[in-house]
Amino acid sequence: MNATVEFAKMNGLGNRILVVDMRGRKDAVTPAAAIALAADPATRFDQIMAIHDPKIAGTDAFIDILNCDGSKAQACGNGTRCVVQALASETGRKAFTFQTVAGILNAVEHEDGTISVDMGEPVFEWDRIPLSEEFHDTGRIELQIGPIDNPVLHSPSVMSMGNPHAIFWVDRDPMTFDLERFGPLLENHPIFPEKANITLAHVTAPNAMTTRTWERGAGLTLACGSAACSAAVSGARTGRTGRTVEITVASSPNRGRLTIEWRERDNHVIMTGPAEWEWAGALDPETGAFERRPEAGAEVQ
Ligand SMILES: N[C@@H](CCC[C@H](N)C(=O)O)C(=O)O
Repeated sequence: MNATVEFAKMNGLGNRILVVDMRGRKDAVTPAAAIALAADPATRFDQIMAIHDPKIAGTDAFIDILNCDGSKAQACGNGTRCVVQALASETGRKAFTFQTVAGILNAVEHEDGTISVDMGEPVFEWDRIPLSEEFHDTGRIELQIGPIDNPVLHSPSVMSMGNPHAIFWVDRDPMTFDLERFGPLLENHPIFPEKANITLAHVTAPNAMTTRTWERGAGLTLACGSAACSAAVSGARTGRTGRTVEITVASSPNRGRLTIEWRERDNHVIMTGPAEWEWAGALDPETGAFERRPEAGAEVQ
């Protein structure tokens, strides 16, 4: 391998993330490299968070986000917490400002190791989500799946959290729905010209809900942070919950939790939760060829 870069295999509530250090380089992780890395069981991931040199003053890095099918994503909440943990352990700093294609994100690591990311402002206008036809009220749009007179899922709230989301409100544990079957149909529905992340949300208390997500470009993942933000905002917007919500991510190991606050004073959405480092290595950003670095203290054969 030549021209390799360092990377860390991490996760946010089980959402599989590769944090790739592209600082000091002009190239990017290619879609072909992403697809090759996703195909290998060792490096299988949902999103790559590629850290690049900052493009604008006042930011620490530009973050390029790739899904496991090689497509680009504008936002990744769980991945952003992983980037913060990686950079905090490298630098000893606690607060960071990132640029993404969707805008500027501020993030901070707390004393207890949890990380808060300011995910910015939600977008509700139909043409900015985007949808392919006009809906005056995107808190509830006409869209259903299943028998016409007895749909399994219907009337989602739709919005953008930098990336497009549809939240289907359900009346029981989201794990009891066949999301593997309905997810791809809804992700690729013509109403979503840029596709969409599809989430089932079950409100369990005025300040709590359980979610499960079919991700655009990644399929069923164990957790999705921007979906949790979208579910919390949509819950408050439609009068189902308050503005601060505990999200239990049904599909994540031990049903992990995120706290989401849709802040009244500036309309920003603040996501707080954990990130976990797994192992590190080096990879070729053009081909995806990689080597795992031996763990510190492990015997090198
Ligand atoms: N897992 C992410 C969301 C990833 C992006 C998504 N698949 C898209 O294409 O929009 C998260 O934690 O937010």
